[in-house]
This record gives sequence, structure tokens and C-alpha cells, in this order.
Amino acid sequence: MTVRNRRVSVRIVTTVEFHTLPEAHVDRALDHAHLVFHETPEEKTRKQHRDLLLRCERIGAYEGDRLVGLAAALPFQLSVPGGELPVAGLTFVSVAPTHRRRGVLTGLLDESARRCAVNGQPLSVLWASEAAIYGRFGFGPATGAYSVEIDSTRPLDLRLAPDERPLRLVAPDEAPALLAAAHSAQRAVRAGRIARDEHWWREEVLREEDEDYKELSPPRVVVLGGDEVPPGGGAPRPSGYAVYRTRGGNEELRTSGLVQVTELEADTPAVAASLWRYLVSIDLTGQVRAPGRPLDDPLLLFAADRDQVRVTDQSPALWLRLTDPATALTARSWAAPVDVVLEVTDVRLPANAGRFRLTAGPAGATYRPTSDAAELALDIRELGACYLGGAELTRMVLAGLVTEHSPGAAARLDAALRTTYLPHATDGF
Ligand SMILES: CC(=O)SCCNC(=O)CCNC(=O)[C@H](O)C(C)(C)COP(=O)(O)OP(=O)(O)OC[C@H]1O[C@@H](n2cnc3c(N)ncnc32)[C@H](O)[C@@H]1OP(=O)(O)O
Repeated sequence: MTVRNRRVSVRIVTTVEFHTLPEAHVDRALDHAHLVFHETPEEKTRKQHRDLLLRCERIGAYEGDRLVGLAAALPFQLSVPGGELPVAGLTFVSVAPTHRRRGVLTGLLDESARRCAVNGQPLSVLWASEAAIYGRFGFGPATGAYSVEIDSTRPLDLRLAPDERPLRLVAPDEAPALLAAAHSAQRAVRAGRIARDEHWWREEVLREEDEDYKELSPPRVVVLGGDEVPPGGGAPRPSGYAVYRTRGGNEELRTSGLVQVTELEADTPAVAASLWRYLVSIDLTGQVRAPGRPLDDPLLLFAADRDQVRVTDQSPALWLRLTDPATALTARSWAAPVDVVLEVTDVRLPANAGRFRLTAGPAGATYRPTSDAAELALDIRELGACYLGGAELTRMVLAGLVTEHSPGAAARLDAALRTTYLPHATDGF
């Protein structure tokens, strides 16, 4: 591919080629990525990054022998409404500062989309470093998250009775085996979550030392229940758990004690209430911080005092791109019947553009080209944002991003896309 520097008056034409980055170039790729992301990781963290990159499909952008860009994709199974799909989880996306704004990222993402087709991945997902980057490439924000802070200088004020079964702390070593079934049960009801393997539990969720949490303790794991068969049957598993790290208060240094919650999952609101009550009650701490909470977290409704439990931030979380809309749309479940003609634009993957009739319902779906009149006109990025059930087309019509040619079409499609729980992504990569 030939890319041209558009920002200088003298036209410099350079040739950048995109091909698989071999294992022998992984250390170069890490040097490149750390330079671009302004990181100087300790050896342990570098090894973690190396291990992660080795697990990825890797695309290098080469100018001659020089590596000037990188994109990597982790092969995941992502929960979608009613099931799961293979996805490319994009990460390490980086372009050398000497080569920015010449189309290198564009080339990397085009190549990545081609590989999704080869690998049978109808979706591509990522966590964006900046919200402005990925919309133009057809990605839409498909899940969102709240950051929550709780004043834990006093007991948690609750509007419901917590589950009073005992809580127990378990060693992080034992946790993956114990928590995996509880996590799978949550994935089955919440779209947007990746399937974790043992490696992911140990290296990502329960990593002992984490440069992001340098002043905090290693992860602690608390569980509720586990000896009884869960509602709906199956093997005994915990009804809920929390993973958190702590820092004790220090009067001399004037630091207040903190509980940082990295994950909290519960089968019922009463189980969630018990876990939150516990986290708020930990001695020598005065604040609970929980970033990355789902937008429909029941805590925000059953907390009696919303001055005690405050949302401090809201942000997009997982960005999603439909690389193969027909496969993706026909693979998910639908909450209500809908029959609607969509006029879809897709600048980067023109094969996805055109007019399609989506006929979907609880029994399944079809998505086929049609010459019938369009009822909704939208870009692939809006379809991606709505795919997991986390965004509403009716709001996008009001915002002028989706055109409704047939009154009520957006509301009908929203009703079909709806899920009981909002999608929620927990694992950054
Ligand atoms: C999933 C992840 O890994 S997220 C991490 C993303 N990486 C980073 O943030 C690291 C630092 N930044 C970079 O490495 C690069 O600047 C990148 C990857 C963001 C962009 O790479 P580039 O090769 O410069 O992008 P490219 O030239 O293909 O740009 C394509 C278009 O996107 C636009 N664009 C690129 N980056 C940005 C940005 N950060 N904000 C807004 N627009 C952007 C360009 O202006 C261009 O628009 P145009 O076609 O209208 O001219």
C-alpha cells in the first residue's frame, strides 16, 4: 500500500506494507508500543505485555525494515444476547510519532478487518485510548460504565435486606476454579463479556502486582454462598463475589484508607447488597471506589443515600464493529418480533453497505439484501453501538444520526434489540 504524507508541502511518498509481525519481532514491537504509549514498564510488566502480544494475531506496518505501526488482535469469545461469538479484540494499536496521520492506522484496521473475514470473526471490539479515533472506522460504543464512589466512613445505608449467609475470603490461587462458574453465569445474562481462561484469571483479573495499583494490596477475593445448587440448577457455585484491593489509612501521611473494587458480581440484589455492605465496613478505610460498574448497577437504586453512593464518571467502554453484520445479526437473540428495511452505510467495508431486510424475533433472524424502500437509514457504527442492546436507535434518531423514513421503525427495532440487563464489559485488554 502506498501512503502519502498530506501535511507537508513537499510530497513525500513512502511505501508502508502491512504483514504479519513474526515472533522474532515481538521485542521490537514492544519497544515501539512502549515508546508510543509513553511507558517504561518494569521487567515483570514487560513480560506480561510480551505474553499478551504472543497470544495475539499481530499486524506490523513496515517501511522497508522499519516497524512504524502495530495492531494486535486477541481471539476472544464475546457474550452477545442469547449466546457468544468469536471476536477480534484489538489492542496495542500504535503508530510511530514520525509516521502519524499518513494513513498507517487506516491500513492496519483495513488489514485487521480482512483477517476477521478469514478467521470467521463477525465482530471486532476494542477499548479506545481516545473516543475520537474509531468511529470513522465503523466502531460504535456498545457498552458503557460508571465510576462509583462510596463514603465508607459510615455503614452503607440500604433500602433492602442483604443476604445474610456468611461471607468468606478465599486465596487468589483458589479463586479461578471457584469463580469461573459464577462468572460464566453472569456472562450468560450480560452481553459484552469475554470468556476467561485460567491464564486470564491469573494474569489479568487476579494479578498479584499491578503497576496501575502500586500503592494497593494484592487482590483480595470475598465470596458468598457456594455450597448450594444455584437457582436454575447446575453445580454448586458462589452466589456472588467481589475482587478488591485495599490501602489502609495513615494519619501521619494524611492518606485515607481505600477499598478499590475491581469486580463484583451477584446473582441477586440481596447478594450484591451483602457484598457492598462488607466492602464499606472494612476497618481503617474511608472510601470505596468502583470504576467500571454497569450502567444498570442495582446498587444505584438500592442505596438509600445517593450522597453516600455517587457516580463520579460515565464513559464508553467496549467499542464494537460489525465486520460481518449478517452473521452477527442472525446469531443474536431478539426480544420481540421485528421486520424492518435498513439502508446501511459502511465506508471502510463497502460489502456491508446497502439495503437489507432484517426479519427477527424470538425464533431467529434473517438479514438479506432487498430493493424495498428503506425504513431506517444508518451508518454501520450506529448498528454496532446498538448490537448488544446497550444503545437505543430512537435516541439516535432524535440526535440526527439515524434517519427514520417510516414512523415508529426505530422504536420497533429498539424493542427487538432490548436485553434484560444492559451489556457490560469488564475486561480491558
Ligand atoms: C485499541 C487500542 O489499542 S487504542 C490505542 C490507540 N493508540 C494510541 O492512542 C497511541 C497513540 N496514537 C497513535 O499511535 C496514532 O496517532 C493513532 C493510532 C491514534 C492514529 O494513527 P495514524 O496512522 O495517525 O492514523 P491515520 O493517519 O490512519 O488516521 C486516519 C484518520 O483518523 C484521524 N485520527 C487519527 N488519530 C486520531 C485521534 N487521536 N483523534 C482524532 N482523529 C484521529 C486522522 O486525522 C485521519 O482523519 P482523516 O482521514 O480525516 O484525515
